[in-house]
Amino acid sequence: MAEVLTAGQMRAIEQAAIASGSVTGLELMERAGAGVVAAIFEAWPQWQTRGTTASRSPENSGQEDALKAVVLCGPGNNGGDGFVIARLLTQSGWEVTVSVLGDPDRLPPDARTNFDRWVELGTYTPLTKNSLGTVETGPDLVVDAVFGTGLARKIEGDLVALFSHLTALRAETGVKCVAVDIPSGVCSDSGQILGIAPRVDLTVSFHAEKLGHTLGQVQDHSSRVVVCDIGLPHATPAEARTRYAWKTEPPDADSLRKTPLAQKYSYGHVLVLSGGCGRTGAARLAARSALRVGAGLVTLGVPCDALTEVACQTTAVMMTQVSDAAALRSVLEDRRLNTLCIGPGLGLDERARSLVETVLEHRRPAVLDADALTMFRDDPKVLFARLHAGCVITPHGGEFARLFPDLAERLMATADKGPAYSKVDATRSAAQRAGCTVLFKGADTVIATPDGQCAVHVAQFDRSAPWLATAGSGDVLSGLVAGLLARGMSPMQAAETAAWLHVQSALDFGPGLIAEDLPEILPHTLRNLIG
Ligand SMILES: NC(=O)C1=CN([C@@H]2O[C@H](COP(=O)(O)OP(=O)(O)OC[C@H]3O[C@@H](n4cnc5c(N)ncnc54)[C@H](OP(=O)(O)O)[C@@H]3O)[C@@H](O)[C@H]2O)[C@@H](O)CC1
Ligand SMILES: [K+]
Repeated sequence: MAEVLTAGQMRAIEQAAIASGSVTGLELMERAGAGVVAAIFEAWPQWQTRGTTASRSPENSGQEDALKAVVLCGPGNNGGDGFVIARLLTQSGWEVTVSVLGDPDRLPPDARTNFDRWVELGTYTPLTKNSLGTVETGPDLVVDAVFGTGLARKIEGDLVALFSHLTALRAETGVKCVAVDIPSGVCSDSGQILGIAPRVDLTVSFHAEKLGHTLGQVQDHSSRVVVCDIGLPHATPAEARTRYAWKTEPPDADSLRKTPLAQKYSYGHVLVLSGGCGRTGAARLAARSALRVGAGLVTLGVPCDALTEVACQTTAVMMTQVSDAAALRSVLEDRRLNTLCIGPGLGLDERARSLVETVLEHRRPAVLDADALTMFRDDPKVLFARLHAGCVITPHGGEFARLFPDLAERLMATADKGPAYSKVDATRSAAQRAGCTVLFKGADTVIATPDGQCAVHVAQFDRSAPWLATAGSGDVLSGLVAGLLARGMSPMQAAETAAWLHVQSALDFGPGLIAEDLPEILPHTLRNLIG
């Protein structure tokens, strides 16, 4: 399980290791700088051979120009990493130019030590908006070591021009840009851009990803993020679960397998409540997805006027008439209906409201989405009072804002101070308030439980699934969560597994995806996972 940290958590881990005497800050900085250089050579292996001292030996002199790097160093320890990188690149035969922001006499001790080591090897200039423009011939590499986890406020002044220049230079000349820890200007706790951040090819972070690498539009600022080990102890899975947020990983295949001797009731029975005539598609999508992900049985609860419409379009999914709350109570006398799914295409009328209230009265595992959330926009507290620990709510941004307007407002506000309020903060607060698991959808889906557990599912970089932004895709996700709850997963496990399968199915299908394709490609996705 890979923990994802805030700046404060990272600092605490470093401090604890230093306090234990197992490592010094200077050693950590050396490992960090060496890790960045190793990652650079791994990303661009052609530089490893060209950059060696051997290639600059007299026999080879004149054959190749030296590789050129510009290292932009900030006033803190991120800058300290930059001095290490400058030294190591120079020792590998690179021609390195260093620019320093602020007065070197005010650098923190470890950064100052590495500054002193650098000035034994090379020169430096004060960092200004022209720090890239003064480079006589174009560099091969620019290292952004201006700010890391200590970014405290908005980027202003000369740095705005410098970072714009860096992004433009990269686009124009193809110069490679590498960010140390995080592109300067990206808040490591929230992924928010405090003013401006340069666009880089590679980000090399240390020990573990920070939340800022997983939240927001991180791929707009960095083409790749790698994490380099600097010898700090990792959390056990139990510690990661209770102390930190973690990154959703592929589900355990065993959790999705079926056993040979089981029968259909071993895998639960989902009831999906549908809206009226002409609006049954969303519930049908959810129902089919619940069945595909392995619920033993799935029944659609349909009002009288929509019975024919649904009957014409379902086969394995069953159907029963649920015109009102009384009918629902009677259907729920069957205790084998162990999971309920309500909201997709449900409508906002009185029937819909009374069905949601009846679902929550019965306190069975339940997924609430779409209209089942929107109908409480004027009185979310009424919903929160009825939700229970067996529920999962799956809002998108708009639905989240209807239920939690104050949290959404904080989240949407333009941040000018770090660490900024994050989607993890908002989802954790929402889960506490709602008293149930909240799956807050997006390219960065955040899932939190009322007791503070929190997972981030990142659909960016190689898991970027833009075709998933299509009508009905959310209904499929609700059905997946419901099917997995019916199979006996906890709300958190069901939500995480569903989020992963949802994106993986979209990736397996590829371009042209529409929501109906998701349950149909799911067997392929499951086969790849289960074998
Ligand atoms: N600790 C360790 O052992 C290890 C740490 N490591 C490395 O250290 C990094 C964290 O170092 P850090 O805590 O010194 O913070 P960092 O990001 O350098 O910035 C702080 C400085 O920036 C300034 N400043 C902030 N925002 C600003 C703005 N908008 N505009 C202008 N100035 C601004 C701020 O000023 P202040 O707020 O104090 O006035 C302060 O001077 C981490 O990302 C990793 O790379 C690795 O070596 C592994 C071992
Ligand atoms: K940086």
